[in-house]
Amino acid sequence: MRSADLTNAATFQVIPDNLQTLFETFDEFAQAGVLRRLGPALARFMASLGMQDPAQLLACTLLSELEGRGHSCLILQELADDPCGLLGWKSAQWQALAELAQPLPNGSNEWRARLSNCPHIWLAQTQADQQQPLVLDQDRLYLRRYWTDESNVAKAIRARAGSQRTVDLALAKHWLNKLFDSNDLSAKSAESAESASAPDWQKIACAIALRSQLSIITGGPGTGKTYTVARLLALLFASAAKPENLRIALAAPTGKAAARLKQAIDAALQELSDKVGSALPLAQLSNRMGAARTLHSLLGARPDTRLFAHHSGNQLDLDVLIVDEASMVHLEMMAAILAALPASTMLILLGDKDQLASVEAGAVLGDLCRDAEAGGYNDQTLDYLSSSCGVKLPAQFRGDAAAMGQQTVMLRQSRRFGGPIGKLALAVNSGNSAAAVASLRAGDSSNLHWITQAQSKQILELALNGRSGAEGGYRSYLSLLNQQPRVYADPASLVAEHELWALQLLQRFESFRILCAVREGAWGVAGLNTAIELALESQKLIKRHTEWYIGRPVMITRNDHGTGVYNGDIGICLPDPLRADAPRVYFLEGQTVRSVLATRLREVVTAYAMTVHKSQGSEFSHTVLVLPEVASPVLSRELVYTGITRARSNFTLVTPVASVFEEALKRRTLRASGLTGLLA
Ligand SMILES: Nc1ncnc2c1ncn2[C@@H]1O[C@H](COP(=O)(O)OP(=O)(O)OP(=O)(O)O)[C@@H](O)[C@H]1O
Repeated sequence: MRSADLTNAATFQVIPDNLQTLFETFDEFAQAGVLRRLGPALARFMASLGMQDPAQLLACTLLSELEGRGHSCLILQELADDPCGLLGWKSAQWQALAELAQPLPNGSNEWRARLSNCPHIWLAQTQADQQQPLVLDQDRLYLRRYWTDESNVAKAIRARAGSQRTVDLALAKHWLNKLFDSNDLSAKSAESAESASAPDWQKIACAIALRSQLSIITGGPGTGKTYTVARLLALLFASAAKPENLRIALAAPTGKAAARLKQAIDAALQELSDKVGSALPLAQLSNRMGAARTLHSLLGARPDTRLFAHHSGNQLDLDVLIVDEASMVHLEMMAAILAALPASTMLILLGDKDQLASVEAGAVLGDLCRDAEAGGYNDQTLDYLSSSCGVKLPAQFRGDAAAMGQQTVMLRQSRRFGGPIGKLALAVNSGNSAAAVASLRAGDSSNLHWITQAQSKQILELALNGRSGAEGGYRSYLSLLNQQPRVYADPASLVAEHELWALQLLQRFESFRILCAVREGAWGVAGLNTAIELALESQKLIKRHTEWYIGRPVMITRNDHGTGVYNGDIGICLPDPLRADAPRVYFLEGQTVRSVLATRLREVVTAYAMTVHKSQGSEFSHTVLVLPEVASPVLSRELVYTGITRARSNFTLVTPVASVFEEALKRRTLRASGLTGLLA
């Protein structure tokens, strides 16, 4: 059901008198921003179908609210036990609605019984399905669309994870030993004795991936997910009957992540090619893969519809699909990918399970990786690992994880992310706020810095000049902006020189970024972008005579297939070298640029500062994370972890009130879903 359907339906209903006050209060909550508007609209739609029980209508409104916050469903036990905790509301707010919906069910069984009474809610598995708009599955209430997606994802995952590919064990062992040469490994990374004796999870991940049509390689930043998957591709290439026919696609949720994946895989294959020499023609493999694509483009997104060109009736023609940054793949997209893949296609998901999930409903990677940390490998997996790559796993990783757990491998050693930033990320990820605070306060580290009682002028100084010991700020970008490229009489040379300048500008801009936890307020994206623009203007670093001023960095906020720009793409507004009055926005495309007429871009925002959510899939040399003055439900451990792990060399934390950092670490972003239960 779409929001437009709901709004239209809402126009025609007649609300009975006894429910008027309840609906007025819903509307007041929506006006105050406590509820999103779609919640009351869904309740009105259900009332128009004949739902009259205030408790049922309240559940509908809350379901819509929670789905807007990324949950796939409303868990009745949570609603019954702690409605304020579930919604992040004050007790008075809950009481105001609860009183109008009296008598409220007492406990989750009563809630279930009350909802079961409604003919517009389908009791999954126990009744004939009449395509009702809502579904009650055990103690989870869903909008039909999410229930369908979740059930389909669970079914497809179970089938794929349980599938068996024939593996030539001797061949696999030969190549795995060649590709993961242990001498080479210890030479390259200055490992401690402990990590040198740890299982080679990268080798294990390749072996595991080889035996089924689905596998997950998860790990924090720099743990070698791309390094591993490049070796897996080499292994598949080496073991294919006709390697020249292998159809491989690389994809990621955003254009930037896709470009990074392709670059990293090409670099890893190149390095590997030097190592294995003529035994494997890896350059051929690299050429065959083509460019990495966004998932939207791979599936054939079409304007003005959620439907894709590729689906269960018109599947993709692929042998292997690698999806990077899988933590950003939401439930609906995962369902679409799985539907569009033939059963014979091997799907490999790469991502960091601890990162923020996408804004949309579902935290699929997190759900699928439930057993990743513990391992939980059963005897069959242990035997397989021993015969395919000679690895004997320590007892602590043995167990009886479900089929998906047997196909999931967590990489545990970061290769480029040690040092103070790595330690901080580890402490934050484990919720150890004392260790996190200690590493932030550790002193004059140039890698890490914390401005505890920040004032707005400090953030403007960072935005302009970075800080001592940590390059950054936009000054170097702006100084290159003010050095116009050389002018040529010949148009081709003029354009080439201009594009080179645009490329260098984009690369400089990408080396520094201010990330915010929230959108609104002085410490949110909107407030900071305005303040930074004013500061740059007052220093005469930019001239803002129009919306499309030269040097304006923008982020696309909605996919637009017409212009080929996608949500999250970052571009810079520059003059057209051939028509000074028609500014264009330039976007990075691998090692080149492409541009779109600025006036054709409808959904954009200025991007000196951006949300942590939108920064996923990107890394910056120097990352500044700005937390707001007061803690809110969006401020969580996962958000802080995601922000920190965007930093390659330098990280600066900015908090107007220091305690907000520790409060954020106490809060987890847990998303309600039935997926883990369905996969158990
Ligand atoms: N076993 C290894 N031996 C030597 N170097 C390695 C090994 N594994 C990874 N590396 C190196 O560590 C760096 C990080 O690896 P890689 O980019 O594959 O990590 P990642 O997990 O994909 O990172 P990201 O966080 O960007 O997704 C690369 O330079 C890679 O070549």
